[in-house]
Amino acid sequence: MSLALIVNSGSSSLKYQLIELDGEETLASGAIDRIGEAESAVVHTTGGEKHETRRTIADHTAALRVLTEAFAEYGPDLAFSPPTVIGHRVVHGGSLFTGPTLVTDQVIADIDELSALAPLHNPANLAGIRAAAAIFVGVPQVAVFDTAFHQTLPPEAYTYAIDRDLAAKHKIRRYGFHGTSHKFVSEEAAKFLGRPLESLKTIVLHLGNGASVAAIDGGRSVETSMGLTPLEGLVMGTRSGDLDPAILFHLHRQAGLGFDELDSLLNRGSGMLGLTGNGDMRDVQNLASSGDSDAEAALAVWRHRIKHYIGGYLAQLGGLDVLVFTAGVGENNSLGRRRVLAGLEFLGIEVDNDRNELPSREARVISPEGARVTVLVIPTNEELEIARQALSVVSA
Ligand SMILES: Nc1ncnc2c1ncn2[C@@H]1O[C@H](COP(=O)(O)OP(=O)(O)O)[C@@H](O)[C@H]1O
Ligand SMILES: CC(=O)OP(=O)(O)O
Ligand SMILES: [Mg+2]
Repeated sequence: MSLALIVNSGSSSLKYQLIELDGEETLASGAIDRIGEAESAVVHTTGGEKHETRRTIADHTAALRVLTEAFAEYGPDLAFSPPTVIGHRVVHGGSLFTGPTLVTDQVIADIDELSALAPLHNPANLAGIRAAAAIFVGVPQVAVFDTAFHQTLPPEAYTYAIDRDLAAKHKIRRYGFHGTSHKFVSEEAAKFLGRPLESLKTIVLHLGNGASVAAIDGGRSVETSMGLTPLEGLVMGTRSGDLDPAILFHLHRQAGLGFDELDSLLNRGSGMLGLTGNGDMRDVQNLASSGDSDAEAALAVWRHRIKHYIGGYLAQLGGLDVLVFTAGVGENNSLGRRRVLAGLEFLGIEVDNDRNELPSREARVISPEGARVTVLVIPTNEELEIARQALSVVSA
């Protein structure tokens, strides 16, 4: 039996799955939130049972230890059947990493160097890798990069119009993120429809806490909304997405904000949180439904930005076969889906209200029969995609 332990370290959380690779069956999954705060919830699910505990977890090294304790206590017993491979989500791989990579000391050093481009994410990913190496001695570890799938972007899509020598020196270009999800979901869409991936023009809307859009032509990413860092593009939970860069100069000069404050403002204090005081889409949606006009106005900004990208990517792709909603908001917020696509009927993009409202965790079509563009909801599974890619490295 081949087992993959998948570790997805976020800036303040750690999600994991133990996957049996032959049947692609999840044997256990878990999540540890609020790392570094006073109290974390540790949820470990196995055999249909959910075990929840609360404790203080200082950092990702401690979180990895808690993960092994959860397996020891609730199973499956990793001491008895250790993982064959450990797969890690790594957010920023720069231009260095175009595919899944066996972790070596050099790879660790390279990920470390890329931390400057993803300060919220890469240090957490590295802490997970180091802690796993110390606990699971001798088990091969594979890094799977969010940026890798977008390395196919053409130069006109990844180039920022700034001084080219300065850009080259500091590696400034669009990298794009959530690539593991965009790849998984676009491939699932083709499988679900029984059509060859090579023939499809697809737009994927990954709408989670972080959110991004990708235009995928025949299975290759050709454009995406996140840039040098995961800050650009859509309005997110706490991130602003696109803005005029001159806003930064203005706030620096007029409001006296320093660069660290501006960084924190745009990454942690903007988006839905900045607009409504609440960064969680469920809360914003509930506020809007109860008549809160700020929440309703913020949702209008959120939808407006998504529409802007759908239109742009339709033009870049020169047509569209499939549009997919995925991730926490995309999979669960039926009202948001309907309102994002309202008014796009003239492009052949339509939503069938009954199909859209059907509560389901499965991949499904939400456009009406015979619509020119097939609109889908497909649950993402970054962990399964990481497991597949990790296996491809160790069995090569
Ligand atoms: N039923 C729902 N309606 C609206 N938003 C939802 C629903 N369920 C989850 N979400 C939202 O999904 C977001 C989290 O998405 P997720 O993909 O898990 O994010 P991440 O992986 O970036 O942490 C949160 O904003 C949460 O409120
Ligand atoms: C890259 C990124 O934004 O990731 P997340 O959505 O997990 O924050
Ligand atoms: Mg996510």
